[in-house]
Amino acid sequence: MSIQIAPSILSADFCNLERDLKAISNADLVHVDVMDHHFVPNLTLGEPIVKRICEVTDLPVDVHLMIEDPDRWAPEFAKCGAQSVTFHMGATHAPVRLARQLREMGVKACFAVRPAEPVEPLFDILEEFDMVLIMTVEPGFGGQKFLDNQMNKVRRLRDEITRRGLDTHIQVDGGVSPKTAHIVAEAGADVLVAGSAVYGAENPAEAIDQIRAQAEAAYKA
Ligand SMILES: O=C(CO)[C@H](O)[C@H](O)COP(=O)(O)O
Ligand SMILES: [Fe+2]
Repeated sequence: MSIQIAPSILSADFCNLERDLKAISNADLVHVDVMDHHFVPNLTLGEPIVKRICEVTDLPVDVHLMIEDPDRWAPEFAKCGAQSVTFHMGATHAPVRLARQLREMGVKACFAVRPAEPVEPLFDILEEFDMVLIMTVEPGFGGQKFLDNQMNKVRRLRDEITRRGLDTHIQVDGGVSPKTAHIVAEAGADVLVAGSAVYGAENPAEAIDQIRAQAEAAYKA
């Protein structure tokens, strides 16, 4: 598996989204954070904007749902043209049914766990998912400090994936930058989300290259 960099447009300029999507053309994915003022104390965007992002960008779109009732809403985001849809395990009622529904729609199914949520209870349903997102901040806002105490969780998940010969991706999200990229990659994460480190940089494309270089040097494929 190779490293993938997914800039989060949470830190982009929402009045200049098309320009800011072009600025990250050397990335692998566009990460779109959907927040609903209920699951997290922030509100971002919904289906009409996700649909336009999918139409405008050449990159695959990775939707991160931080919303209540993903069982009801995740398929609507899949219809927008996303490549992958991630929902929070703590918000869903029937994760296996939802994952199967997303895959039947041709979309990669992914689940996320918050920093205080364990991943081990979910090992039995790993095959149902294409990617697991280990949050490295409490979800809700960009620009928070990276939680390195999540790295043992990433390591245990990587060991389990390797032991069973699965090809599940491990994504990390929150506080990822050129300074922390080697830490997450060394632990076994292969999809790195970065918002403020990319869009807060003078040159977003250079920041992506730096994060990628640091991660690739540390990742044991
Ligand atoms: O899901 C998120 C927050 O809940 C964002 O994707 C994440 O915070 C990215 O921002 P940054 O890289 O600035 O931490
Ligand atoms: Fe996110």
